[in-house]
Amino acid sequence: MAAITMAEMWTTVGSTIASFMFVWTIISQYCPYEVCQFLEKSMHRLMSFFNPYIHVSIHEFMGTRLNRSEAYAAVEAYLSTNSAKSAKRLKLEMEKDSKKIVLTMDEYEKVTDEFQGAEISWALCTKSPKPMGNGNNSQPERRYYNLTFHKRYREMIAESYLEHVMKKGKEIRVKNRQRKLYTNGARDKYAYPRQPMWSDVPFEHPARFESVAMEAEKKQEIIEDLLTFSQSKDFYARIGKAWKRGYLLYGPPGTGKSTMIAAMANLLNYDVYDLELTAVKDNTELKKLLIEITGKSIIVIEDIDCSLDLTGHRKKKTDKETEDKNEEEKKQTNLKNREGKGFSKVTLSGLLNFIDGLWSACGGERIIVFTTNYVEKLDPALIRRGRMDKHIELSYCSFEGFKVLAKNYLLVEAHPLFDTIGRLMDETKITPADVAEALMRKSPREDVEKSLSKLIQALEEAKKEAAMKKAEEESRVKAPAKDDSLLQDKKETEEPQSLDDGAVLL
Ligand SMILES: Nc1ncnc2c1ncn2[C@@H]1O[C@H](COP(=O)(O)OP(=O)(O)OP(=O)(O)O)[C@@H](O)[C@H]1O
Ligand SMILES: [Mg+2]
Repeated sequence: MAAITMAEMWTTVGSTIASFMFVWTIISQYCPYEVCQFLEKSMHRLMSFFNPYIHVSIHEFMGTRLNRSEAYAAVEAYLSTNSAKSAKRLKLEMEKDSKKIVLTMDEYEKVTDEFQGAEISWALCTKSPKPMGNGNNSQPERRYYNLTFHKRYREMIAESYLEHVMKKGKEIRVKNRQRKLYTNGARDKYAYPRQPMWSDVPFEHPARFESVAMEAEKKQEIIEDLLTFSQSKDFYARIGKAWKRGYLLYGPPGTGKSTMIAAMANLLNYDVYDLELTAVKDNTELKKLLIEITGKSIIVIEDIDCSLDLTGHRKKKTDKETEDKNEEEKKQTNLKNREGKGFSKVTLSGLLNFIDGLWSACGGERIIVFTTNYVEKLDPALIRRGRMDKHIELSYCSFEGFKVLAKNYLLVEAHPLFDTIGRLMDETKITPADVAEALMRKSPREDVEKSLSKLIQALEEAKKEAAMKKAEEESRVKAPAKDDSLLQDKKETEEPQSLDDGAVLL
């Protein structure tokens, strides 16, 4: 009896809904758009009077269809993890600039979320656009997320849940995005329509800190410094400092400066802006470039010592020789600039402003990296703490560094030849680039022993070369000394003569 009653009840409910839908379809087909809207709104008002649930909608586009709402994108990313688990109809999407495919819930699907004991439900809805005057309705439907929760959670949702969704969603988006390597050197300034200040390619450098050859302690210190910086938004705001940090990487060629920049970008998930200073016309253009740099980025100026003549005006001219040398260097730099992308008028003060002037605070979360082979050539103002906060020296390969490379290249952590290599490394200098080259397999048949022997050979050659250089240097130093002693002998033989002369005179 009860079962029949239930069946009857469901039939009644079903037929009521069906007739309501039928009436609504008739109304929406024959009534003018404005009347439908009015009826819909009135129905909403009536229902919300009895309904204890609150609805929040987040639209995909606000106003124009040009800019997708950041909030909508964040919700979409946030829900992608949830929807993949619980929604039954999913959509596979690959956003522009995203390196991953994302599964999001399809239209009219619902997923639930839980936060601080509250049950929250999300649905993806669509809305037909207002028809055009001529009855033509070519505009696509507008999508929006509908968030529903009980009114007793109103405060908690407004104060913490929405912030949590935005934060997590943005984090997922940052993680999924295709990072970019930007350059200002490839722009055709005379092209029409005007090209953007920066051109980009996907950033796909595979360098990681684990594969950088350097002392473990030093490496750990750099990693911690970078991670602390990236998590210190509130700290920088509290101390009233722009959220940026400067790193100066210096050392001989082939010691891993560029590799480290790539490892930094991969660790922090940042974009890289490779700034070619010689291609920047003047300080104004430098400022324009700065404005277009987004947050979460590393701005790199490689070989800063030979980018521009940034030191010339400040150096004291001590003697004729240094003056001539400076002049020669200046000429070389100017020549390079002209040969390159035009004669740059960027000045030292322009660059200092770029690093920490008022404009440098736009965007936030930026790291500026300078690299150089000759740190002593740089103007002290350019690299003082506060501008270049951390100075990192990348030097010749240590035995510890070699072990990192051996583990990477040959997958070995110990070998009888390691002792010989360690001894030779104490006796001579070799760059990590040279070690890496020696350890590189030249054929699939090459085994560990052969690669290590190649390295021993390279080390012995480097040792021999260093000894020859030293001997040459010593003979050069000795030669003038020998000349001096000859002069001295001559003087000594001449002096008694003058004395004699004097004696004669007296
Ligand atoms: N510390 C290192 N750890 C791991 N690999 C390294 C290291 N240094 C150099 N290498 C290897 O040597 C190659 C050249 O290194 P990199 O370009 O980073 O040197 P650099 O210091 O930037 O040189 P330059 O001053 O000439 O620009 C890299 O591709 C990498 O394979
Ligand atoms: Mg380099």
